[in-house]
Amino acid sequence: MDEIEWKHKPVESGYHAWLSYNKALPGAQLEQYRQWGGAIVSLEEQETIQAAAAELKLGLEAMLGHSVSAAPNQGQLHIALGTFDSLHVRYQSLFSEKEIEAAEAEGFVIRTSHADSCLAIGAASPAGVLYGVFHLLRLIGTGAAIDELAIISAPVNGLRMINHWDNFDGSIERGYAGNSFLYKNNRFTEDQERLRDYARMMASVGINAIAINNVNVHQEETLFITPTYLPQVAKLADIFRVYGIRLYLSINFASPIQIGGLETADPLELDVQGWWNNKASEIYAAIPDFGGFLVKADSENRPGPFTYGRDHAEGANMLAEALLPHGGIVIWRCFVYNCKQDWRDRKTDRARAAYDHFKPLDGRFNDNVVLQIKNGPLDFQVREPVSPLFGALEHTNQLIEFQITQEYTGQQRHLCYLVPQWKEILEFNTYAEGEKAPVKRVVDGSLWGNRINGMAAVTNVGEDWNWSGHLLAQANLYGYGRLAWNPDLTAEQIASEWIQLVFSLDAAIHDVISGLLMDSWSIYESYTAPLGIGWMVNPNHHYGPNVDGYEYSPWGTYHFADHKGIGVDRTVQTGTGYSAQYMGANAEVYNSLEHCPDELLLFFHHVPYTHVLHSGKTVIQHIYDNHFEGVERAAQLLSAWSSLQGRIKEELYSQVEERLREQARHAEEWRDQINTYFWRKSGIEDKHHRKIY
Ligand SMILES: CO[C@H]1[C@H](O)[C@@H](O)[C@H](O)O[C@@H]1C(=O)O
Repeated sequence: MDEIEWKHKPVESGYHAWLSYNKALPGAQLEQYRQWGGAIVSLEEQETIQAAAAELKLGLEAMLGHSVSAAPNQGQLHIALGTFDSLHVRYQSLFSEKEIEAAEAEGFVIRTSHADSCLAIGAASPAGVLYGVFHLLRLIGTGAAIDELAIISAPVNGLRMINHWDNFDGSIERGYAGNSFLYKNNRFTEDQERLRDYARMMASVGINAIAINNVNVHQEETLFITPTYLPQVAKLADIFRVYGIRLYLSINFASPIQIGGLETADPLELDVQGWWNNKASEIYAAIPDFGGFLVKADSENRPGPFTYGRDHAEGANMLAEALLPHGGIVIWRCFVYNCKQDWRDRKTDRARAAYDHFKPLDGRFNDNVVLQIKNGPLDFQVREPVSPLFGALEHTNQLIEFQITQEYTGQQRHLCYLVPQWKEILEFNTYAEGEKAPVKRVVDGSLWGNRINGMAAVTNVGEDWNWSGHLLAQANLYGYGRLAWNPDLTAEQIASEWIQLVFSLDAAIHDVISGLLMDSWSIYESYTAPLGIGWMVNPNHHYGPNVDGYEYSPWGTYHFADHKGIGVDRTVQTGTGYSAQYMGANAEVYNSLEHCPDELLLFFHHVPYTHVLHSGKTVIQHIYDNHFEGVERAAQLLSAWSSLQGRIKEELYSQVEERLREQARHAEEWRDQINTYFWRKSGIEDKHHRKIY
């Protein structure tokens, strides 16, 4: 079977996303919304506030089906929006000092004041006003009551960032929603409308930073920081700026050689430093609020400071100094490991690499450097432990990196709602400061008071009209933004919002879709690689089963299955010692065969197939059972979805049905390859005598 034969099919039925406003609101609420939403008062000229007012008008008119005026009649209920200072002139006692303080720099207050006949959205900054407007539109779109509102909301994370892995030729590394809408054939796309819609969508979930090019910076993209392309990058930044988003660029560490005519990129060379200083000035002349550089160095064959015998603090700090006078930052990725290892070498453990490289550098990075750490030690597998770097870097700014695009989780052909996974990671206790040090508090900077903090994620969007290829994968994009704003929202809440905004307020429809989303991660996990071992995918494109696909490869991704057992021994006593990178109880639990949680057993231990799990099953029987069940559950996703035929728009129905059908079929392929492989290796029969080939 050709694994990549199932080609991407663009959906061309018009945008369909949470700002499409194309569903009917129920009559009861509609009356209330129409009373408040007949007029908007917005008195500021500032472009973001103007955009916020335009957004409110657009949303209200679309959802309420009436026209909205800019000047309320005497005593008419209306919505007022603006910065606290400007609103204060007209409505003296609307917001208390306490509320204003709680909204912080980027947050907002929404309050209904019957005395003023006004529903007011106030904020300290224009971006805060915009976020407040989007919040009100979300309340209306999800059918909430609005006549007694008193909401204060401020983002928990400082940076709420999107990383594009888009290439200038229009392709997207690990993109599954068609080609890039940023570039085509080494040109910036001209579709301003789409770019603006994208910025609106991102702002509506609180995104405030976007890196526009792949971290693997190729020849042509290296020129983005030169006069050849800077004017066009600046145009994109102009669009983003209106929506409170700062633009970042991935840069090539070898730029001084490749485009600067120097013979070295050694960060300690004065010429190199001078080159970057000038470069930074040039960039800021074109883009005054440029965010900074995102850097993948010494990783998967990218250039970096190691070439010159320098470490990553020296590399990052050199760039940071160039950006400092302009207020820019360096986002330095920790995805650094040996991708040319020998599979015969049992000592080198890729999982150890990020910690081994970066832990010794804690405290050595400049104040405007932030490390970007993948959520796990390997690479966005459906299940892996949390990166032990979280909690280990007490004196360093850090961001967590998630992957919205489903490289290893079904590539948007399979459904996998990732918010539950991200939640689990964010809640994981690092034990860095005793019991109360979950990853989310490391990431939001509150544990150690980091100035730069937050989240980044590799996006899943492309030129598909539904943005994400699989329409239901859009929930991951929406969910990422919402979670970055407030990690305490539940996965269910986020799913509900998205479903209500995109599909319907009908409870029965909602429950079907919510059920699909909430079950999907566990279903995908059950028919793919078992018990935390990961990989078992086809090399390169990473789609579909291939148990030994990475077994003898230089990428350091092994399962070590033989006729007796499977798993990677990462214990301190007999293995690679990786378990000791964790703190407190985590180190003990993972190191212990007895206490290690089932779902990560094979990540930490090599065990016989007859090893009995906490669940009471042997490892081999668990593999068989889970794979048979996984296929049944994947088929149930399809049948549950089928119950919606005729109840939601046909074009939405059919695009999802097509993907769920592919998933159900492909889950069988996974089941059969995995089960057959382990049956042949172990010679142990399935207790229930089901068909194994
Ligand atoms: C951008 O390169 C990606 C690469 O495609 C992906 O397969 C790898 O796992 O991760 C890399 C990274 O995160 O840098």
